[in-house]
Amino acid sequence: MPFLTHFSTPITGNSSVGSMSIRAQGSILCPSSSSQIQSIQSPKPPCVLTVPTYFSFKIFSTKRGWLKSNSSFSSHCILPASTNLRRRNCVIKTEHKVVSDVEEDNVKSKAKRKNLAVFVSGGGSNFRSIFYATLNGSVHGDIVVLVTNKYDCGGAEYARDKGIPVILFPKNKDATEGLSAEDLIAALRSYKVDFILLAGYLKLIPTELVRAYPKSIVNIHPSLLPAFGGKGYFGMKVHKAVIASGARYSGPTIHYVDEHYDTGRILAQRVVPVLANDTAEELAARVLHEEHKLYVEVVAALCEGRIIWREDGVPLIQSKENPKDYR
Ligand SMILES: Nc1nc2c(c(=O)[nH]1)N[C@@H](CN(C=O)c1ccc(C(=O)N[C@@H](CCC(=O)O)C(=O)O)cc1)CN2
Ligand SMILES: NCC(=O)N[C@@H]1O[C@H](COP(=O)([O-])[O-])[C@@H](O)[C@H]1O
Repeated sequence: MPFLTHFSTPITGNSSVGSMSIRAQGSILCPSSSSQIQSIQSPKPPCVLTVPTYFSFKIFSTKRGWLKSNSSFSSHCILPASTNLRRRNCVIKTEHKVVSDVEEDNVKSKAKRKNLAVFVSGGGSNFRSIFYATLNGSVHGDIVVLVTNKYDCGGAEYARDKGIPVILFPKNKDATEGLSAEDLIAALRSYKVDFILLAGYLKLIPTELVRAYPKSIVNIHPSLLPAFGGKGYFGMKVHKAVIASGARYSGPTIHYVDEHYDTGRILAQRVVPVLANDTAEELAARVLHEEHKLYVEVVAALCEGRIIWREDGVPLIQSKENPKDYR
């Protein structure tokens, strides 16, 4: 899956998709190839810009599509957002009009809501905060299915109470019900799931599922990875290890899921202090409070296509308030 797509691009100040200017400074990094930039404007078929190349630059593609400009183009315009990312010696800046909040909301409301699957094993407080965010408009998506390895856990009870389908995975040793990995993938496809959110799920996601949903599965972990992560590090065990280590800071990490526990690319973190007399429960509560906020911010960015992949493979979140800022 290419992290990065580059174009030798023909951008003029008055391209057919609107006025913008792009300045690339520094040496051009990409071997020029006669490719085009596609500006997809629904419902017309994709139109292709082809004009003489006079400079090349890199734009980032996400699994969900190109960076969306916050300019006055329609929501389907696919143009590099303004970037201040300095990559090697190439800085690309674009100036574009910023749409009004109302227009922005209209754009968001026109964009397709994303379908979310949440995986839990316990109480599901992160699941609940994300669910609430889908109702109050913070997250442009809907939780269409919940997956759990503990059919009677608090998260599963809450899902059933809200009318969200619950799937048991993996199947328990002695239980007859529960799905195999390939059945689970088929079920997620049937729900047209766009993103999978692990939220206190305590089983290893099988390789076939990781590969079936590239750059679309994220997990929240209650420490500042890579510290205090991996097999055996879950729940209170994490916080006890943090306190025992003498670490002065901890906090949640949200990362992409790969085939191993907690080794996927880090997407977001928040920091909380570890106090001298903290119990594991007190630290857990402080971290969990930040988790609830951070996960909603990250899922909102996922659903709005505000994740970009830096050329070295690090995913960044484009600020909603200031599209020129990434973190
Ligand atoms: N392929 C992946 N699967 C999962 C990941 C991941 O990063 N890649 N993250 C975990 C969540 N997690 C930490 O964030 C985590 C969960 C569980 C364990 C663990 O050691 N589990 C025990 C079993 C615990 C139980 O069944 O009660 C074990 O495997 O022995 C470590 C980290 C979710 N899946
Ligand atoms: N390694 C995985 C792990 O420890 N995940 C942690 O389990 C808790 C689930 O709480 P919740 O069920 O209330 O969301 C959360 O603190 C989450 O970070």
